[in-house]
Amino acid sequence: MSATPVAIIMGSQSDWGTMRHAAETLAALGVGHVTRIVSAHRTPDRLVAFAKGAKAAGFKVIVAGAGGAAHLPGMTAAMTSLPVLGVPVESKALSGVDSLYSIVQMPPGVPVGTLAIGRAGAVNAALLAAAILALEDQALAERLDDWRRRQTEAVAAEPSEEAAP
Ligand SMILES: Nc1c(C(=O)O)ncn1[C@@H]1O[C@H](COP(=O)(O)O)[C@@H](O)[C@H]1O
Repeated sequence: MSATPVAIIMGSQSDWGTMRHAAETLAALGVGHVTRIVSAHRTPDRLVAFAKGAKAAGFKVIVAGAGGAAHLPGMTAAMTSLPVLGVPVESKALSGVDSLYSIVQMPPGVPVGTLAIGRAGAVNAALLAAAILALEDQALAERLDDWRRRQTEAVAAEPSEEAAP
């Protein structure tokens, strides 16, 4: 397995506040990753170079986050057969519904696995990327199971005033 099997790409520096949750989740699971700003709109040549070279670079899964007219995940998927997981970043004007619709409604033949808007989507994209890699990495599968177990144990049986809201 490559030392950095996951590439997290995002359309802008302004997406980092969301996409950092994907990076943190992968780090917690011990999954190597790189983070890059790549935009279909603003850096189209960088996108082509990244997407066409992703497999040869050793990446196994790509997590792509973008907001608004979020063409980045779909354009990436158009240029690589690696699995692409799309994270709709919450936009100011339309709260991320625009991002979601831009990513989710791909034509048949060019799939993007679309997650929820915002932080939840970023965390879950990382967990899905880890689950894909865990199919061929028993040690990672065990770390993933352990992560789930600790999450379950952290859920209190009753609500408490101290923990509110
Ligand atoms: N949706 C895309 C793409 C793309 O899809 O290639 N490139 C940038 N953007 C998005 O524009 C939003 C605003 O960007 P700025 O904050 O830089 O103005 C970001 O959420 C970014 O993902």
